[in-house]
Amino acid sequence: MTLRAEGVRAALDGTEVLHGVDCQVPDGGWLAVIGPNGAGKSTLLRALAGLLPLAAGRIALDGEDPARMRRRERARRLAYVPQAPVMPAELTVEEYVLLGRTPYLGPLAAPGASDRAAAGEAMERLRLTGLTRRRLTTLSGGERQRAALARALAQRPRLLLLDEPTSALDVGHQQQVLGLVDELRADGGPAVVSTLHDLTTAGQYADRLVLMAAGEVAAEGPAEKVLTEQLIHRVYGARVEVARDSTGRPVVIPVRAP
Ligand SMILES: Nc1ncnc2c1ncn2[C@@H]1O[C@H](COP(=O)(O)OP(=O)(O)OP(=O)(O)O)[C@@H](O)[C@H]1O
Repeated sequence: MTLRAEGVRAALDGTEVLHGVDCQVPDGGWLAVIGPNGAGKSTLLRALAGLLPLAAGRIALDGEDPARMRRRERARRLAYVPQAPVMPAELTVEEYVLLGRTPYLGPLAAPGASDRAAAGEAMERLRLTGLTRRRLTTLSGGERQRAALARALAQRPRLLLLDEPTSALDVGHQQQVLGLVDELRADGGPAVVSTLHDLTTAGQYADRLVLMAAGEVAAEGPAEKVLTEQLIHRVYGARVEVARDSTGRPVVIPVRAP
């Protein structure tokens, strides 16, 4: 699966928010969308998911515009996990994760053995097996976030669009979830586009970064090129030092003004 967006312009309630954004993700790639609050990251993700009409430009998923796909067809190709997914309160974790199989079910058909297996595998990968019968309302924020991701994985998409997938997770679960996503995509699983606020994390998991500012792309490329003190200062107005971890990847350290 390859994703290509060119010259994407989009408005929300009449206000243009994306002013001509280009980005692409090759088969098996991971693109992290970073940028300050309000830069347009979530809006770009929704556009890539085919959920937002474009004022100009084009988005192609293996050559096809996701906005023109039938819902069911789109849900077989891509899974989109918004920052705050709507979760029907009365459902158990297992019932909710099984909803990820809906695009594969015939009309009125109940999930079959292969659907249960896909949902079971996704719950296992996200370490939710002890929670399968719990109602969604009883979950902690982080457990809910993992349930949303499990539902997306049960969909077996070719493209995974994740809006701040680890915002509610502690550092251990962050590494576990991002490591899992990375394993899946390296293993012939979905290509990934994720927004991430944590710049170090973005650079450690994604192979390319797109830095957005005020609805435009301010920089694009591998972490070493995008995560520089000058760029981060210019775009975020933040003082940072960029160090290297033992593998040579950039580590962004916010520093207090003297
Ligand atoms: N309905 C709307 N009408 C006009 N402007 C909107 C509307 N919804 C959002 N916006 C604006 O669009 C811009 C982009 O919002 P978006 O949610 O894509 O930003 P973001 O980069 O994901 O931000 P954050 O990091 O805070 O989540 C923001 O300035 C926001 O205020």
